[in-house]
Amino acid sequence: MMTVSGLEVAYGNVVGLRRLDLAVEAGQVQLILGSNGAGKSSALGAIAGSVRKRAGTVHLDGTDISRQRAWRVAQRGMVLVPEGRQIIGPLTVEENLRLGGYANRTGTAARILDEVYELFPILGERKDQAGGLLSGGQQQMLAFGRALMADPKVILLDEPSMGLAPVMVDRVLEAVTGIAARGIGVVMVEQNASALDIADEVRVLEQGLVVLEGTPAELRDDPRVISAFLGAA
Ligand SMILES: Nc1ncnc2c1ncn2[C@@H]1O[C@H](COP(=O)(O)OP(=O)(O)OP(=O)(O)O)[C@@H](O)[C@H]1O
Repeated sequence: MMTVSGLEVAYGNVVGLRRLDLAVEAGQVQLILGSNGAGKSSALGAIAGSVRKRAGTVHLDGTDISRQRAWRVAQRGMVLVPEGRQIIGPLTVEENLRLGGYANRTGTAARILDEVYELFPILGERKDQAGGLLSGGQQQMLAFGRALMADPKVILLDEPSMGLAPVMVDRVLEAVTGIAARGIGVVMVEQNASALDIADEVRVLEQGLVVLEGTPAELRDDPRVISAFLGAA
């Protein structure tokens, strides 16, 4: 459904990403694990059209969207949930959700709003409260809900577990599984190895380069993954 080939990002002389190849199908979770500065945000930004590509192409349902800007890419059905969630604090929960609906080109925003409240009941309970008053985990749900409002085919998630307590990380990962279960393709970048539990395929990124690739089961036992992400040698 969405394919990335030979994607590269550079900031002057600094290489952010080298030759990334990736494909995601409906209902799949593709995980990119990497530590700080590995190139995760560069990868997602370049896929979404908000970071300039030095090389490479991105196709969505067979259409080359490599040169389209982020807003247009969102309208075509690929939405980025940025690092740090980017909730508009003074706006209510529902207003934040409705902002996501501006990219909806399928006339489904009203129906999806109801579905988002079913998927994340806490958002319905707090729909008239300021988004900034939600906890970190709830704000992440709100960021997911806002992305869903566009009726996307693909969602790109930049470190959704960041800054959350372990119990909240589990809930956020469950929510990601729920998003994929709607038939949406998910590309998620993470530093948290718990994300292995819900992924279909994993790539490990180091200094902009994919150094390992496989299923979660294969990678969980790899010494390099264990030392870098599971905290033991
Ligand atoms: N705007 C920029 N200008 C210069 N260098 C940048 C810029 N953005 C990122 N970089 C560099 O590109 C490399 C990859 O950064 P990127 O933010 O993609 O990594 P990341 O894996 O998302 O890191 P983090 O987990 O800290 O967000 C790093 O070396 C970083 O310093």
